[in-house]
Amino acid sequence: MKVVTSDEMQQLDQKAIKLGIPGVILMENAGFKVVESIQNYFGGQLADKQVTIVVGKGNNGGDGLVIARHLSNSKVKVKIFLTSDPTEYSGDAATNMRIVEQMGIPVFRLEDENDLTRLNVTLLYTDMVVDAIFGTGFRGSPRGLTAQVMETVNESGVPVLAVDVPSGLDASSGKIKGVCVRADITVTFALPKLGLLVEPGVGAVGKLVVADISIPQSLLDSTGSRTEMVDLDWCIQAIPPRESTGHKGTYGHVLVIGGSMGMSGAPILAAKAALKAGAGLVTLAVPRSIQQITAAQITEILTCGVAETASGTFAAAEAAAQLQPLISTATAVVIGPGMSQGDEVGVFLAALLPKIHKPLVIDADALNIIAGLEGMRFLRSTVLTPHPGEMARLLGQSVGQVQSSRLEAVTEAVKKYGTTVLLKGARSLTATSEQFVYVNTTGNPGMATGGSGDVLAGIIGALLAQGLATEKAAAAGAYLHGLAGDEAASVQGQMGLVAGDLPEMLPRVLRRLGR
Ligand SMILES: NC(=O)C1=CN([C@@H]2O[C@H](COP(=O)(O)OP(=O)(O)OC[C@H]3O[C@@H](n4cnc5c(N)ncnc54)[C@H](O)[C@@H]3O)[C@@H](O)[C@H]2O)[C@@H](O)CC1
Ligand SMILES: [K+]
Repeated sequence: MKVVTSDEMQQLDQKAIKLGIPGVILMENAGFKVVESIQNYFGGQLADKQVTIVVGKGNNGGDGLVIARHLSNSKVKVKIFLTSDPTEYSGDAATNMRIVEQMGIPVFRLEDENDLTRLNVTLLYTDMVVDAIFGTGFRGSPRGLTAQVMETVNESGVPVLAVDVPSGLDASSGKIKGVCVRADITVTFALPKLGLLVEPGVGAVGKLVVADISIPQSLLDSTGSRTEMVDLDWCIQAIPPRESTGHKGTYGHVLVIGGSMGMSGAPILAAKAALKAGAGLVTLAVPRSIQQITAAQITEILTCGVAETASGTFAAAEAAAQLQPLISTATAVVIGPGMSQGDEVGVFLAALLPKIHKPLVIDADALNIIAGLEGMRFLRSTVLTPHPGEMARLLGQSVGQVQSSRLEAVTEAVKKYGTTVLLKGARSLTATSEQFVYVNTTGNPGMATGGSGDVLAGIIGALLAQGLATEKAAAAGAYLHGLAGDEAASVQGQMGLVAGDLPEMLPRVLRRLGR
């Protein structure tokens, strides 16, 4: 599903209106879809619920007024609080204001601080607040009484449903300047807005529902947006079904290069994940002294012990030379998990990387090493998979800087390294040198556990080995990885989730895709 900015969405609204769908119908559909979500929230029982709707003067407020009408028809006790004078309403919002007034739904104008008391008292008896103050037309920061109204809503503890966008959030960038409504549910219209998916905005959204308001699909497809929200359908398109005549050679050979004394688990997790994500063959190359342990862990993989240093890490030139034949028979390579970062590992990596001309995933310690090397550029068939800490080292920034501007960080890394980069974390972002961005929506906090990233690297390696282009392998890999985590969490909860659970869940997840 495409992801749009406020301007792109407003253009789509205008195109739909030009096509002959009146704005007031789009508004009606929008309001109706929100009412559906409210009904679901209350388990189908709307009668006698108390809903407070806070309404701004734009079309987002107009949606709020439509919601008020339909809820009132369903015997909900509705109260409307306006942040602007009724005379300021225009167009479709004004039309709905007249209807609401004629229907006799209580409307209260918030004019000064004393009126906040009235809102506060109402909220004591409210089952849900509907936030219809600002939508995609919002710019800058909320001020004065409106900002206070938003704070009052946040402090009330009442569940909040945001109409289209939580008010105060810049729907294009996800930036929050000042106060922002904290929603439990956001029902956004037609297409997801970028600001709802990236930090810090994503934290204010709650559960995201994307509602069809009857803008024709052909129009939605015509948007020039290069940002995509990865969902199940997208993955089904990206990952081809297995051919009836396929054999293990058809699905590629993944070579995982990693591990060091005391860190044999990471490459094992990557190798297991590669197998479970459908690679035909997996070979694991590790420093010699941990070969035995790794071989004992998975029966289906080939292992290779490589020259090592006294401390059990890859031994510079000798190890790089030994790996050459394995690289030439591999279809895709994953390098980094558990490799550690000594000086000699750095020399090893610097010698090896320029010789890998296969689709490649660079992860974990390998990323920390390349962060210290000057002028590194990679082939387009390479995927870098940093977590925020690794990204901070790659860009010479703090983790805080990366996390506050994740989109900017991932696109900067693409420019710096010339290839596809996947920034991990809640809502992983994959960016490409063609300026496409893929936003992931699967996964849960239970996956913040050691080894989780190694599993992701293995999955991406397997998808590359099966012939997916880097951006599809990275974005679909992040989706499958998150879905495996969601599956694991639904079985056993989030707290006890460990990385080893994730590869085990992959076959079920792939089955959901019909694979
Ligand atoms: N035809 C359409 O365009 C449709 C629009 N829809 C709704 O309309 C919304 C967009 O409507 P609008 O473009 O009217 O914009 P909004 O309703 O988001 O609000 C814009 C209003 O707030 C004011 N404003 C902006 N930033 C402000 C700030 N920092 N402080 C104080 N006031 C500020 C603007 O001057 C304007 O009056 C969407 O989010 C969606 O909810 C839906 O009804 C579907 C159809
Ligand atoms: K809103």
